[in-house]
Amino acid sequence: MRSQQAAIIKALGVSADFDAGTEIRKSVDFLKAYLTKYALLKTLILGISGGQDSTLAGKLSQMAITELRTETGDQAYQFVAVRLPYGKQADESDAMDAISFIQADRVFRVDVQPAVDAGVAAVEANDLVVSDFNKGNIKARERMVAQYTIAGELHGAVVGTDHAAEAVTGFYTKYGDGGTDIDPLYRLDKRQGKAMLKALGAPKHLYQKTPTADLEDKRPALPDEVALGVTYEDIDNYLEGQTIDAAAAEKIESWYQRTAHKRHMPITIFDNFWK
Ligand SMILES: NC(=O)c1ccc[n+]([C@@H]2O[C@H](COP(=O)([O-])OP(=O)(O)OC[C@H]3O[C@@H](n4cnc5c(N)ncnc54)[C@H](O)[C@@H]3O)[C@@H](O)[C@H]2O)c1
Ligand SMILES: Nc1ncnc2c1ncn2[C@@H]1O[C@H](COP(=O)(O)O)[C@@H](O)[C@H]1O
Ligand SMILES: O=P(O)(O)OP(=O)(O)O
Ligand SMILES: [Mg+2]
Repeated sequence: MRSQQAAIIKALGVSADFDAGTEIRKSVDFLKAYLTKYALLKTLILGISGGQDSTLAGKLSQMAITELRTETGDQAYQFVAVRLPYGKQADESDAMDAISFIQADRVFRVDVQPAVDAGVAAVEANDLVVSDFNKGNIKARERMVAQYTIAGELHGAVVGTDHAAEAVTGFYTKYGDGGTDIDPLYRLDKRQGKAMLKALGAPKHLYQKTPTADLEDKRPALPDEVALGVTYEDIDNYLEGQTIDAAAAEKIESWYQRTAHKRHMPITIFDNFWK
């Protein structure tokens, strides 16, 4: 194994020894234990995009909430699925299929386009052009704002979909989709998440779908693998301790180093990780 590989695997908590049923139970029990400990938290809030990760995190969240409701008799426990399109979303039907599969207690819809466009226009009034890429990150941050607004009203915690295959490359927007309260998929790679969805009986088209952040206007549905320059197959093999092509391994390690700041709270004088 490469020298950095073992350290990265350890830091992200990945295990190649995987059983879908065991991991489903582990995530559900983790969510339940947290909500039980913080009794004022009654709801879980999550944006459902129509992609693999939010379908899985949404299903696990709904399972946790349903079990808590049954076990405690407290009807305040609710899962809230949030649709957060930027205007009209091309794969809207996938998002609705995901919500049907999850059987979400409540469904909210917030169009982030007016807020994103107003934010861009307000900054551009200062004679600064906001790139399409940067505007993509604003979409992710407006989604975060909407979810925290809902959580603030419903005694909720915002669920995140970050997992090891995303965390290793820092492939999320800082304080956007990276800004969450509780991440039940953390430790899993992409194929492990797929196996869990399969075990849960999810519609095939949702876990076989090409992963995309779908943030840019000019490159809609850009596959993550194109944006990253490395495949999830390579990332998963790397995280499971296998030997992969050296160029792909170097790319993964380069992403990991460049995005170290995203895997920490704001840097203070006491932090040493960057030195
Ligand atoms: N495929 C798409 O449609 C699409 C579009 C936009 C973004 N993305 C993805 O979303 C992710 C977010 O992009 P990003 O990483 O450019 O934006 P980001 O906002 O998540 O992170 C960049 C910001 O982090 C801070 N930062 C950068 N280096 C730092 C350092 N060394 N120490 C402390 N703070 C630092 C700065 O504030 C910078 O603006 C990327 O993985 C990107 O590829 C995808
Ligand atoms: N269009 C969307 N609607 C609701 N929630 C969304 C949408 N796009 C993204 N999200 C949320 O953000 C995370 C991260 O998405 P990536 O595809 O990994 O960039 C996703 O799991 C949703 O919770
Ligand atoms: O986060 P999601 O649900 O959009 O999944 P993917 O990353 O596969 O697009
Ligand atoms: Mg996506």
